[in-house]
Amino acid sequence: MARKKIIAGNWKMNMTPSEAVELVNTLKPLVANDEADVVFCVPAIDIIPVVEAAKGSNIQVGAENMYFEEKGAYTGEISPNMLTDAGVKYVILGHSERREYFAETSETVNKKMLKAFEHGLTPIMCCGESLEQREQGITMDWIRQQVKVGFLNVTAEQAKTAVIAYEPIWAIGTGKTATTEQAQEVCKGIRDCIAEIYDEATADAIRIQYGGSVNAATAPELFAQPDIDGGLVGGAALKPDFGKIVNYNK
Ligand SMILES: O=C(CO)COP(=O)(O)O
Repeated sequence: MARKKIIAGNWKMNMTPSEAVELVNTLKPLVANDEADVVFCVPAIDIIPVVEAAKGSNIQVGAENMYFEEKGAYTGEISPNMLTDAGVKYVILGHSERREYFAETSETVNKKMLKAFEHGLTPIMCCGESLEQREQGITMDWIRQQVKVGFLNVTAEQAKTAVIAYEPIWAIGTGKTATTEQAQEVCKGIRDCIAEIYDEATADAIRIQYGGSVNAATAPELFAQPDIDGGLVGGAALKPDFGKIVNYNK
């Protein structure tokens, strides 16, 4: 089955609302590509102006996080309903920065995954090893654990629509991209893990991205790999270069 590529920007904690609108206006003409889903995952406060600014373009909007309860006394959190009502389609869950700085665990990521599906949001679930884990030779054990816990009680039908982002922590924001072989090997390992949990049809349908210092120069080779269905892009998503990444195949 031919999987449609999905190329997403993760803006992280960058761009005020007015800067966000300016960036969308700059990127809008550059990111047109019918062959890929193009997603801008933006800070919560930028969502409404970005949805508005992206109207009439192929840009879909995602959030960078979400809480797993419906509503109530959870000061500072954002609910799934708030996201869908604002026009959000995707939500990044379990980014390594959230796991490291905000104590997210695979268990809380799993709760968020289930909530996201319940509300028709497509999760982009992040996983990835530290440099230490890679050197210890436990990369795949660690990632399989993250995937298995993250997908607990997720049905095959839901899993087919999900996105997994493989982001080696040592490659994030370091300018150190994983080699094409390393990225393909782990993305294939993740697909094999999905086949074990579910079946071949689910493994064949789920989209797996690579993330970690992706730029216009590295994107074409990475995205051409059989198990890499696009990218989750940090720093380079804030620049006109993102247009080149999205049009990696042109
Ligand atoms: O964390 C990332 C995307 O979620 C990757 O960030 P960089 O592309 O800046 O390395």
